[in-house]
Amino acid sequence: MARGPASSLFRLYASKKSISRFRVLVWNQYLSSAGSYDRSISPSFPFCPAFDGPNRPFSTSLRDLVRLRLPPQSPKVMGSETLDAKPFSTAVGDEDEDVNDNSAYSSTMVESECDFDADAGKNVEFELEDSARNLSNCEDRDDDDEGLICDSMMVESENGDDNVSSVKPLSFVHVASREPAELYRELRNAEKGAKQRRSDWDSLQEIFRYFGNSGWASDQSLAIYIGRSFFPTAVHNFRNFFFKKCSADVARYVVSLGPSDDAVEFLFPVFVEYCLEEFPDEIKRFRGMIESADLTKPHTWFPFARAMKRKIVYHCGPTNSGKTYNALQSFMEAKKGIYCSPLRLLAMEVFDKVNGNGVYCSLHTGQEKKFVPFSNHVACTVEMVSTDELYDVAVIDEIQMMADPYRGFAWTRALLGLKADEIHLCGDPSVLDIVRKICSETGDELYVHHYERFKPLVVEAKTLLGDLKNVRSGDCVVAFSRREVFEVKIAIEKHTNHRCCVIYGALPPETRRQQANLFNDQNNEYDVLVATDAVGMGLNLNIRRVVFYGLAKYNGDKTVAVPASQVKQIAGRAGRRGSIYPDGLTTTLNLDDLAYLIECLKQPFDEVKKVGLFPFFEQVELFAGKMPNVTFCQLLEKFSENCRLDGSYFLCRHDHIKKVASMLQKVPELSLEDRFNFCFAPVNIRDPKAMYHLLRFASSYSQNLPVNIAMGIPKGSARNNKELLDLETKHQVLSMYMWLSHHFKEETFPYWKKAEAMATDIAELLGMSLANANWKPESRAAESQKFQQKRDSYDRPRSLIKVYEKKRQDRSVQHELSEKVAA
Ligand SMILES: Nc1ncnc2c1ncn2[C@@H]1O[C@H](COP(=O)(O)OP(=O)(O)OP(=O)(O)O)[C@@H](O)[C@H]1O
Repeated sequence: MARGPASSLFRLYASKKSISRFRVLVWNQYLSSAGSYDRSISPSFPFCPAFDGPNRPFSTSLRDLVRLRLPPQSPKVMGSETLDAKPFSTAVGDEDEDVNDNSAYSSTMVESECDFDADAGKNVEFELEDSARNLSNCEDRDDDDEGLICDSMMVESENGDDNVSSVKPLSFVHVASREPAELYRELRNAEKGAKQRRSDWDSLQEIFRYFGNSGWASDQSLAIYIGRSFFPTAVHNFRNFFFKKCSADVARYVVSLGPSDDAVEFLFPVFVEYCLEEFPDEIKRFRGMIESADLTKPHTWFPFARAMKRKIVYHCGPTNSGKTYNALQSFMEAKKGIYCSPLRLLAMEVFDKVNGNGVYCSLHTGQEKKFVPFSNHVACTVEMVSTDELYDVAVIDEIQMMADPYRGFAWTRALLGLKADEIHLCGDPSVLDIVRKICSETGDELYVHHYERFKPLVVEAKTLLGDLKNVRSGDCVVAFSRREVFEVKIAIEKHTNHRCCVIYGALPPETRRQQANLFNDQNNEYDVLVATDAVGMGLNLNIRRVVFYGLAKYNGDKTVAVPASQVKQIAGRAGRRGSIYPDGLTTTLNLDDLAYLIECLKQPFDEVKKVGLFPFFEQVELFAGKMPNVTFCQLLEKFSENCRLDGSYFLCRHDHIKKVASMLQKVPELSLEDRFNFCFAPVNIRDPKAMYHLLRFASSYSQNLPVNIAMGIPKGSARNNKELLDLETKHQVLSMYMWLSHHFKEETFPYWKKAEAMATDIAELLGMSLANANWKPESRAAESQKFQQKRDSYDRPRSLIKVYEKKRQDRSVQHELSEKVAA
């Protein structure tokens, strides 16, 4: 992968042998190519997440001569009229720069350009204030830091008149034009620093404080492996060193710059020299840590896949356009194939469908391994993909999920690592460009097939006019919370003759399928589906019309408008080729939401700039070797702080993993690998019961005891919301047990068969419970209270559009007013 100039800077800085000038040259090169700091560059240079400091380099090339002037406003240092300030570095590449642009300084600069000698600056005379200065009494100062400095540094009093020989005008090589390495050597070799006036001393204090707070300096320091946590200590020591050793001319120059970005830029290269010499161990340690957290060039992690010339076929289009159908044709025709699904449910669907077509196919998900004898095909969830096996054809469904903040890494891994001659990607166009980029890195051939919906999706402008009585047979009403799903179901069943099936995320795949089948079957009374966004993927449904109950959802923090891509995906479920409703319709419950729905459907797919990555266990293990004595949770935090990524990748969010990791701190006996695996177990971190069971499983495991399920199953279906929730939790715990049994040695989780049977029973009970569910989810007092609190802050926006329009109107009124005022 092409890396920006910043990363070459990184490499150069990494070597202590590189001489300062060379480094400065590279830096200048980087800047001249960038023009100025470009925030968009920073992602490719992970150590510089944002250049929020000075917008100049620390090194001055010829183009920067202008900036090396002594500030004319400075009363303390007055430069001679023909100030030939020279940079301390010469960037040959900058010779073409048009320095005459700056009229105020053009004449001096033209001259300095002609006379420029890289190795020596010109003498510059400065007039210094002529009053004699006295040493101040250090004991006057009550500040601790200052006291520390007073030990090593002479302070002149502003108005004192004795103790100090009067300072004579100095004639010196201009400080700004000196090589940082040379300047540093001079400071280091000085026996002691010059006496300073109190005001200068105060200014220097301020300047170093400014330096220590500079995000820019802290970011740049990472390039020499001075970590963010060590940076303040390094600055503190550097400051003490500077005060101890600094000569009068250097101090004056720094003071003349004041607490400013200019001062930071000037001091930074000297600071670099100081750090390289003073902190070799710290640098080595941090460097080792950084190198072990290197997630750059992920395509090189799969050398076998790289040795192949793979053909990538991108089936690109909206929902219900035949992408998966076509990819599956190639899959079934292959001698050996793998289908990678985003959901267990979809893997099961494909497993059934492919076997139904007479092609033996096994099923492999986190929770189950169904091996079909003689099968050369496998349908799996994307996390379970094997990058060791060789395949003729692989299908990766919903490829746009590469950009998913939590799970994206699984798709990225599958795309980069699959050893298949032909890989079919199915998805919307949002990741097409980034896939193209990845293919250019991997050397794979990319073919793109574009698709259109079989039948266009039609928006019904009438809406349901806010009344659920207008629901019709074949409708799928989409709400964005489990509570709303039940509210809608109860309302429809109470006020109409329709019966509702329900689908939401917490239901096991088996139950979702059972509900989908109930809905698809035309020979029963269940003709309406009420679902959350879980309906967007993986189910073959006969939906005539998708009705949005609302278009806002609570994201755990606040209520937000449902993103356009999600609205499109869900609305696209309406109408399906081969079903009884081939034409798709969509609308909203309330007229107010209609405009937002139309706006979403019209919006093109956003182009994804980055896709997810997450380290393998081996990478985390390597990193752990550099970070002894930290908890696993801290280890993950440190890893995400320090990992390096190329510009096309982001580190997937792992808050849920950290939450599990911090709970598992209670089980100290777990090895790092076991801990890592336990953290990936599918658990709802907001469900304390499920978390409790995970902790119990982990502690039994750590004691080498066979892990018990230790859970009973209710005899009948749920009679209220509490019992329904209990069934859902129980199924999740069993599913977790099954997952663990497939990820750890089988003998440690010996009851997986029992767990499987129990899970099947519970899924059935859940199906029966849902068929009869006519209770309000609010029946549980505590739950109702919780929801009430949420409700206060969570008012389902009846009209997002109205809100927008009102804002727009307000703005235009304001605009008119301001125009009137201006007139
Ligand atoms: N050539 C075809 N012949 C018969 N049926 C087809 C054909 N292409 C697609 N279908 C049917 O159309 C429906 C939608 O196709 P498919 O699932 O491949 O669409 P998709 O673009 O992958 O949509 P989604 O992303 O929603 O899965 C399926 O039921 C599929 O069986």
